Amino acid sequence: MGFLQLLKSQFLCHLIICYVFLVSGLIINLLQLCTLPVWLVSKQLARRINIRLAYCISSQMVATLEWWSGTECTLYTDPKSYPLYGKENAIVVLNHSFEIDFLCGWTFCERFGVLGSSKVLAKKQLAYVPIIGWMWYFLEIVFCKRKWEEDRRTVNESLQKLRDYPENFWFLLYCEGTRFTPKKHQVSMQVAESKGLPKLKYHLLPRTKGFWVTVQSLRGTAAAVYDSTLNFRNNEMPTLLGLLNGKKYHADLYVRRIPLELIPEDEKECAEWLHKLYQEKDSFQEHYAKTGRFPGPIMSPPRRPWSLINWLFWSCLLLYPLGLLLTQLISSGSVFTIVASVAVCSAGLCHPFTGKVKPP
Ligand SMILES: CC/C=C\C/C=C\C/C=C\C/C=C\C/C=C\C/C=C\CCC(=O)SCCNC(=O)CCNC(=O)[C@H](O)C(C)(C)COP(=O)(O)OP(=O)(O)OC[C@H]1O[C@@H](n2cnc3c(N)ncnc32)[C@H](O)[C@@H]1OP(=O)(O)O
Ligand SMILES: CCCCCCCC/C=C\CCCCCCCC(=O)OC[C@@H](O)COP(=O)(O)O
Repeated sequence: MGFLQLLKSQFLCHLIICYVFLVSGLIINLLQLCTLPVWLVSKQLARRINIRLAYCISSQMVATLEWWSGTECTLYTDPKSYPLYGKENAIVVLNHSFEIDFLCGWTFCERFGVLGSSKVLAKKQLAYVPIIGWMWYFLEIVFCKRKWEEDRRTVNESLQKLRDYPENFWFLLYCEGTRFTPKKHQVSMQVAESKGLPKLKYHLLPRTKGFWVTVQSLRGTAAAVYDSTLNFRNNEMPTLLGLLNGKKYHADLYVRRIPLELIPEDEKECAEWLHKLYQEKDSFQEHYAKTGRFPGPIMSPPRRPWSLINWLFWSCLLLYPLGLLLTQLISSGSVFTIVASVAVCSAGLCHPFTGKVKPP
C-alpha cells in the first residue's frame, strides 16, 4: 500500500473530512435561512443564491468521490445528445441499486454544471436529515409520502412551482421507489406476475404514478427524459465508507435522451411505456453483465476543479480555528488537556477502519 493510500485510510483524515462537511454544512444551512427575507423581495435572486449555497454542500461529497477516492465515471451516450446535457431541463430516470448511486448522479450533475440546481423526488423523511435535508428545503426539492391519494396533489403542486425556475435543472426519479434488494425483488416480481408483466432480472417493477405525474407536470418545462442505467466494474458494490477510505471504483452510466413529446399523455399508456423502458434497461444490464460495457460510444466529460477548490476553501476556513484551539489547549500546560488531546489522536490512529482498504 502506497503512502497516499495509507493516509486515505486513516480515521483522523475521515474525522477531518466529516468535521469540515458537518460544520460547513450547518453554516450554509444558516446562510440559507438568512435568504428567507430575499424571497420576499426577489424569488429568482433567492433561488440563484440557494443554488450556489447548495453547491457548496453537495460538491463536498462529489469531491470525496472524484478527488479523494479518485473514482472514475464513464458516460456511454449518443454524441448528438451530448451537447444538450446541462443546457436544458430534464427528468432523469435512474436505477436504484447502489448505496452511492445518488452520488454518481451528483457527479454527472457537477460535470454538466447543474449540481446546485439538481432535484429529486425524495421520500418525506429525508427532509428532516440535517444539512442535506435542510438544504433541500431551500432548493424546492419535491417530497412524497408514498401515499398516492396525497402525493397526486402535492407532487404536482411542487413541480408546477418549478416552471419558472431560473436555471437549468435535472429532476431525478427513482421509479423503483426503493433500493434494490433480493427480497424486495422477489416481492416485486410477484406483483409483476399478478399484473401479467414480464419479469425483470436487475430492476424492481417501476412505480408508474410518480413518473406520469412528473412528466405531465413538467411538460413545457423539461425537454426530455434521460433514461440512465448505472453499474460498476468488477461486480463491485461501492459504499460511502469505501469512498471515505479512498477506495477507487469505476462507474459506468448509459444515458439515452428521449424527447418528452414521445411519452404518452394518457396515464395507462404512460405506465405501459415506463414498463417497456424498464424491460429495455434490464436488457442493457444483461449486456453489461455479459460484456462488461454498455452499448454505444463513450463520451465522458472530464472532472472539473471546482468541487476540490470548494472543499479546500472550507477546509482552510474551518481547520485554521480548530488548529488554533488545539494549540492553545496544549500550550495551556494543563495535564488534563494534553492527556485528552493525545487520547483523541490515538483513538483516531487506532480506529478499526485504519488500514482496511481492500486492494483494487
Ligand atoms: C447525462 C447524465 C444523466 C444523468 C445523471 C444521473 C442523475 C443525476 C440527476 C439528479 C441528481 C439529483 C439528486 C440526487 C440526490 C439524492 C437522491 C437521494 C435520495 C432519494 C431517494 C428516495 O427517496 S426514493 C423514494 C421516493 N421516491 C419514489 O418513491 C419515486 C417512485 N414512486 C412513485 O412514483 C409512486 O408512484 C408514488 C411515490 C408517487 C406513490 O406511491 P404509492 O405507493 O402511493 O403508489 P404506487 O402507485 O406506487 O403504488 C400502488 C401500485 O403499486 C403496485 N405495487 C404494490 N406493491 C408493489 C411492488 N412491490 N412493486 C411494484 N408495484 C407494486 C400496486 O399494485 C399498485 O398498482 P396500480 O396498478 O394500482 O398502479
Ligand atoms: C464530504 C463527505 C462527508 C461524508 C459524510 C457523509 C454524510 C452523508 C450524509 C448525508 C447523505 C444523505 C444522502 C441522502 C440520500 C439517501 C438515499 C436514500 O435514502 O434513499 C432512500 C431510498 O432508497 C428509499 O428508501 P426506503 O425505501 O425507505 O428503504
